[in-house]
Amino acid sequence: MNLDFYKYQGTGNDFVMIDNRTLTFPKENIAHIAKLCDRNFGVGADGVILIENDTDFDFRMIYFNADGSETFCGNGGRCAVAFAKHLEIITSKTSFIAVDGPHLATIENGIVSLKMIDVDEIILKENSVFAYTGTQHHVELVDNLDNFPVFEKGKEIRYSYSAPGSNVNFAQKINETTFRVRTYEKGVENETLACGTGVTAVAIAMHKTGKTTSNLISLPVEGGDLEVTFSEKDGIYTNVFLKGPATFVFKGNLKI
Ligand SMILES: N[C@@H](CCC[C@H](N)C(=O)O)C(=O)O
Repeated sequence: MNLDFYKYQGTGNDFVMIDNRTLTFPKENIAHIAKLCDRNFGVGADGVILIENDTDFDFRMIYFNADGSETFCGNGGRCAVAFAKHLEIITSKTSFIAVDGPHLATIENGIVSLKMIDVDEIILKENSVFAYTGTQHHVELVDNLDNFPVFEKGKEIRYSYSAPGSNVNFAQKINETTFRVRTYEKGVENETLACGTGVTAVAIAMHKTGKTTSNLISLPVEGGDLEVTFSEKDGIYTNVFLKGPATFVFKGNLKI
């Protein structure tokens, strides 16, 4: 089949976006997903996002990692909002559904603010924190992020969790409200330039462990700047918002 696709990126986390409101994309065939994401033989991306119709929400977002595994993606969610606006499904506000549940979002001048799920699954470990922010995240503070072996250590930790494993975020405290983050993503099996659910996990982990008392955290990542805000009561994090740019890169057509 001939496939029309769009490429979007959110702070360097990049995605092939497909308007699948006609349900013609063969999503059960993960070879197509892997090929689209292949940076040598395909379009090249960290994941594939399908936009489909839904009876109760503006649209349904379906996210596949580059290896074809399905989960939620925060930066992907922000790009899905920008793409839905381009498709004229929404204007500046939306309520959409994804694999982890419903999401609200707004878009203004290319900046998307996305409401994440409430976060109540937070496990404090000796030198790390695990948090579920729509997908699995391990968070660890390090001193020198520039020279940290993110790929090697990330891969080791990713497989130390039972299936489906965990994404692994290494964070460095810059000041009371700013934490720099580098992430190894499962499903991509590499370091990516940004991870939205990952920086959300970092912000919450830093607050939970007393590394900050702020509920507005700036999170510089390799591909740009993200921001996370939240409310906290009795250890449960609500009104969690992930904010940052979501940008169209190019569109194309290819035979799959
Ligand atoms: N980059 C994403 C997370 C994508 C999913 C992740 N690789 C997983 O398998 O959990 C984000 O922006 O949240």
